[in-house]
Amino acid sequence: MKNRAPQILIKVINTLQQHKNEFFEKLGEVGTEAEKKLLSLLSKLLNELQTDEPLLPLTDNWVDTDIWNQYLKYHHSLLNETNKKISWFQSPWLYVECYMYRRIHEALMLSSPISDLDVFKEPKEQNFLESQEAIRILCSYLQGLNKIENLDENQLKDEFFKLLQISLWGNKCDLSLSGGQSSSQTSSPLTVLEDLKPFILVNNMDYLWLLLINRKKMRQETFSVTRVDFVLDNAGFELVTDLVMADFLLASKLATEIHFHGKSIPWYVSDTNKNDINWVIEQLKAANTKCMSECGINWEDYFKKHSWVYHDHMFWTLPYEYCAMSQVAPDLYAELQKSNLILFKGDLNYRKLVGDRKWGFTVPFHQALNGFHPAPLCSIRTVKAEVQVGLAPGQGEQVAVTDPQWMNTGKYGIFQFDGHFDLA
Ligand SMILES: O=P(O)(O)OC[C@@]1(O)O[C@H](CO)[C@@H](O)[C@@H]1O
Ligand SMILES: [Mn+2]
Repeated sequence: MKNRAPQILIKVINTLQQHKNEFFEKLGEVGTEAEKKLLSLLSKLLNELQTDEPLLPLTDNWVDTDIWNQYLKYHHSLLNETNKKISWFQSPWLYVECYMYRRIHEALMLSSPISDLDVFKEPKEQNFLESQEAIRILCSYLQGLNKIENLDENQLKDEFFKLLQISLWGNKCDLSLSGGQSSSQTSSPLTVLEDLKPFILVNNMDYLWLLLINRKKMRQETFSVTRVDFVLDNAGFELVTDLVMADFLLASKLATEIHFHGKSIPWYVSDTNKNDINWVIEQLKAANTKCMSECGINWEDYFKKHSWVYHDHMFWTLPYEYCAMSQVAPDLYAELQKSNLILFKGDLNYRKLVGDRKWGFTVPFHQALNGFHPAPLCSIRTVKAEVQVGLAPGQGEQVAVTDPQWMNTGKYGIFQFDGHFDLA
């Protein structure tokens, strides 16, 4: 919070100042006034953060304002020592970090008529544009797999594992770890996979394969659909790796419908909103490389035909751990229960799956989920925060010896599965 969060806010403030004229050009004097208001609210926020002021209740009037304010009250009620306060550097990291992004949203809500502005649009788009070559390679690889029905089961499994790993390492490209600085994919995402294998600390890819291939085999007799849900993380390169995976799942008939869950407000700099998906699809459609434009056309079509479905829910931008979902957002929990497999992308999702706690490395994942079991699920995450469960005895300690920073860099990854094989 001391280092990265102020950098992120300062970058937003600078970008707004650089684009000053555009607000006037679009909206005249009203635009200039709204931009000034937004800048003053963000500068105030930066000051509160840097001086470790107490967290304040929200004053906007959005769908979740009351929930956030109740959450703050709840944290107050937990304090029984009078010398403590709910503040930026003294309260749980997961909470205050989410709160910062919600305060950015509040600043926007209070700066009508520019409330819809996505202050992170530019770095997200830059991430995509800088990763163009890697994206071209991926799209071309996917198009090359178009004779998927001719692959035997082992070949299909190899391709499935390859695309899963691409989606895992795509999670290295997030813009909050880098303080909002560029973090794109510049090398070929395919050739690096073998070299990266030793860095996968938990590898439950086999479970995912067994679950999906068994369902596919039994679908004719027992099941009519296989639904896979992606709880998305970052836009730009990571999003493309997820969409490529989703395309492959449909084409190989390992799944019959895909549901994506994104954020409804700008979040953790690079997290995906609906607009980001639309923008990526438009960029691909307009590309002058055939493999890319075909991906764009196909993906738009999947959404139109509802074999791909996009959802957002305010729960994803609340500070709650996922074990609270069934209480706080029973509608979302019920939606996820319809899934046959939920893939949780990224580090923030992992922090919310297991909670901001000092878990021992060998605590079973199932236990750390603390009752959150809407359907079989898997975390696909590069490790960037100091929380990790489900390791073999001694494994975490051993990695720490060779690489003391191992939990903060995104160099290591996991496929961590929880669930049973519902084949009856
Ligand atoms: O969820 P993501 O995109 O994989 O990662 C988000 C993230 O970089 O944001 C925070 C930065 O402070 C870290 O907790 C976390 O690692
Ligand atoms: Mn993210």
